[in-house]
Amino acid sequence: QTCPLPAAANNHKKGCFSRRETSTMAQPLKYLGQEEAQHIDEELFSEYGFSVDQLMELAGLSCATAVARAYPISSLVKARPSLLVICGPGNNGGDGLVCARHLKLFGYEPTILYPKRPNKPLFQGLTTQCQKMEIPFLTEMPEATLIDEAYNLVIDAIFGFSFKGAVREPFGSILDVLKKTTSPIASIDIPSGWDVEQGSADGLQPDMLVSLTAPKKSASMFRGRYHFLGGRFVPPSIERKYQLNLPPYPDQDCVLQL
Ligand SMILES: NC(=O)C1=CN([C@@H]2O[C@H](COP(=O)(O)OP(=O)(O)OC[C@H]3O[C@@H](n4cnc5c(N)ncnc54)[C@H](O)[C@@H]3O)[C@@H](O)[C@H]2O)[C@@H](O)CC1
Ligand SMILES: [K+]
Repeated sequence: QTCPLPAAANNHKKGCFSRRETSTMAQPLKYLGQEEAQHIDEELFSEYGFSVDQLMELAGLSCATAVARAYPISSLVKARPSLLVICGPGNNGGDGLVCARHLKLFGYEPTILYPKRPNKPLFQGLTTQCQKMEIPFLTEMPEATLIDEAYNLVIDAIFGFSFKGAVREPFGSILDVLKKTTSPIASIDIPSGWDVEQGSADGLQPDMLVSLTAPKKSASMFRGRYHFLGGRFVPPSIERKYQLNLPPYPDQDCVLQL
């Protein structure tokens, strides 16, 4: 019997394997360094013609989808499906705003804390969209005990792959509070405050991580229950160039549990 797969996929001596099986066996999923993640990002915009808001929408939608998979409304312990979404000053914060909007559409009740808002139309638009979706914005970070009482989950969209150095205020205090909370934390792309490559032994310990495009090196230190891959927008030539070895997403899904 001849193998129906192309020659490149039919290279295992024991027989005929699908692309999925060969790539899983031969080449593990790549964990990106900080510079590599930034190069891919720049290339997607400069050479591939994507716009930031386009990829941010897909990234935020995948985060909301992953949250809904891991924490379905029926599984939440509090009477209301309340979530706290904390957004930082860069594109990771933008992903958080998009994620909050989709979670509201999915039936959750997100509340947003967005203490440092960039003066750019993209972020102003995302903020307006959330306000028009009747998502409340907090003016200050609540105490840890209040967060534990009020919210089923905290979504950490503070810093992504451009984070560097010692944490500056107000985010240092916000992260200190988050370290004291017992509500589970879902981090977008990187657990905030972690070194993108080295992680952080005494940092946040999120219950969930949604790695966008490909996991970053620090994701190998993630010890929570749910690790998802999201951001299903990578063109094949980028995947080949950076040898990402992404596992195939199931069907039409925008997320994949790793
Ligand atoms: N190519 C991709 O994979 C995509 C990435 N996206 C998101 O974009 C993120 C990267 O966004 P950015 O490059 O804007 O960067 P970040 O959102 O990681 O953070 C940059 C911001 O944080 C501040 N900052 C950095 N270090 C700090 C410190 N020590 N203390 C206080 N503030 C600090 C910077 O001044 C800047 O305002 C990714 O992690 C991902 O979430 C998505 O939006 C779209 C697609
Ligand atoms: K984050």
